[in-house]
Formats: sequence, C-alpha cells, structure tokens
Amino acid sequence: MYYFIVNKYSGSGRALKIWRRVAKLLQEKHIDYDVSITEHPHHASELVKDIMKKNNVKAIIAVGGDGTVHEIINGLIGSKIPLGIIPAGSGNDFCRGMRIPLKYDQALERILKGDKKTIDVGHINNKFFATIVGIGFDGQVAQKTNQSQNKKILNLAGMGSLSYIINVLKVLFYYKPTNVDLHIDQEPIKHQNVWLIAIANSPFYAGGMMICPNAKNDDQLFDVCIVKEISRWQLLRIFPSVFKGKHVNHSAVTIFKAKELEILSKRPMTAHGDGEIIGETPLKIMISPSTLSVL
Ligand SMILES: Nc1ncnc2c1ncn2[C@@H]1O[C@H](COP(=O)(O)OP(=O)(O)OP(=O)(O)O)[C@@H](O)[C@H]1O
Repeated sequence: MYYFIVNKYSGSGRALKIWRRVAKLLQEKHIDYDVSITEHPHHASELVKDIMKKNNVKAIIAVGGDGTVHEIINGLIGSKIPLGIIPAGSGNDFCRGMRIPLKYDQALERILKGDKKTIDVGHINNKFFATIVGIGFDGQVAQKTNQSQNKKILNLAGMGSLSYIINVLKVLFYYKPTNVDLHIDQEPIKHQNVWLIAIANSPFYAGGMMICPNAKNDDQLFDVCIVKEISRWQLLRIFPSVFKGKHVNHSAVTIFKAKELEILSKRPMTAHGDGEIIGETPLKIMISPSTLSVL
C-alpha cells in the first residue's frame, strides 16, 4: 500500500489540485493507496509516525513542497520505509536536487518504478533536513517568504519561486552582517561581517538558487558556502549569478566541505532548514550518512 500525505497549503493550494489528478491516475492503474491531508503545521510528522505502525507500507509519498518533505523526513528517520515525492510546492528544491520530475505524472511513474537511492541527511538542533540550512541573511529571507502575501499570488500564477527573489531584494536593504565563530570539524575559525552561511546536502534552495553547485547527498559531507565582507551593492550585483552557481568565483564567497559545524555569532542569526525556520545561533550541524531511502 502507498501512503500519500497531502499538504493542501503547499504551492498556495496547488497541491490539492495535483493530488486529485494523481488519485485519478492511481485509480486508473488499480493501485492500492491511502491518503491523509495535513490539518496543521507539523501534522505530516505525526501522520508518518501513525503510518509507520502499519505493516503493509510500500512507501510514504509527500504531495507538497520542501516544507512538507522536511516534516515527513522528521517523522521517518530511523525507518527503512522509502520516501516518494510528488512536487507541489513553491520551490521544490529537494526534487530539483534529486532530479525528480516536476510534472506530477512523471514523478508518479518514478515512484511506481520503485528504484531507491539511499541519501545522507543533515542534523541541526534535534531536527533533520534534506536540502540546505541557511543562516543569517538566508534565514531572514525564508522567514519573510513564508509570511508573505506575494508568495500566494505568485503561486497562483505558477511563479512561486519568484517570491524568494522578491524577498531577497527586500531583506538586502536592511540586513546587517555580523561576526561569526565557526568550528569546522572541531577546528575554530573567526569570520568578520558574515552575510550568510549555507550548509548544503543538495545544491539548490529558494526555488532554484544553486548556492552550493557541487553539493551531493551521497558523499557523507556538507558543502558550505560563506558570503562575507561584501557591500550591499556588490552583493546585489553578484546575486543573479547564484542561479548558475557562478557566484562561487567571487572573492567574497568561500566554499569548503565539512562533516560537522558549530556556529556562534555576535548577533543572533536566524536559521532555516529546507525553508522552514529552525531557530537561531548558536547552532550545531552534523551530517547523518546514508540515512534516508528515496524513490
Ligand atoms: N493544514 C495546514 N495548515 C496550515 N499550514 C500547514 C498545514 N499543513 C502544512 N502546513 C505548513 O505548510 C507550510 C508550507 O509547506 P510547503 O513547504 O510544502 O509548501 P511551499 O512553501 O509552497 O513550498 P516550498 O517549500 O517548496 O517553497 C509548511 O510550513 C507546513 O508546516
């Protein structure tokens, strides 16, 4: 039996429409399934725990965006049940990184084919994440985007990822960089005037921004990107290059690999994981190798 979890709020309501089409395909193919619709934030994690008690579970399938995937993996970690995804969010960056088709019928075909890949996940302050933790400027952009009205309007027009760009430009005008004490695999390093730290298990966030172009979710390492000591105007100038991952060539951008990081900062820095707000610095982040099975 396939168990689907649908977040009707993903993609500002697009997920429910997509689910109806998926259900039709499943019925035409005579495939056994069950479905639950989330009733509140974090409900998906609770639903996963209930599904895991059953003994006929072929896969748990998210119909939603990165936030829904985030909640599902936080219920699923420790189980061997594979995760499938029908992308229906605004950004769908986990699917982008896994090369899961963004079209619902092709994504369903992939799930039904049954090929599995075991991937690493990240661990931050008692939460797991599948894609990227973004700290500082990124955290503020995620917070603003999740609260914004323009996300809803743009989702209706099928341009959900544009809402991230709009909020990058808004936050750029007021964000103040800060000094950071980093411990990278236990080695202490100080950084001045840090705008953002992205800790990536997968290359994309914010609807297709390729912040860590070489991040791989099966190499047991994070790719880390630090942007520091750059003026607001220079940052604005290099911003478009992030869509092709070309920002890595700029002198204000540092990229390295790590298994474990500890981050302390002079001013608190907001952190998101998979686009969901997780907390503030101080933070401890670790890779959890070969932890999740994905269809
Ligand atoms: N019934 C519900 N009512 C309100 N919010 C919900 C409900 N069910 C889930 N949520 C919340 O919806 C939020 C957004 O979900 P999701 O990230 O899947 O969509 P998205 O933001 O449109 O896509 P993406 O993250 O890919 O940009 C999550 O934070 C989740 O907690």
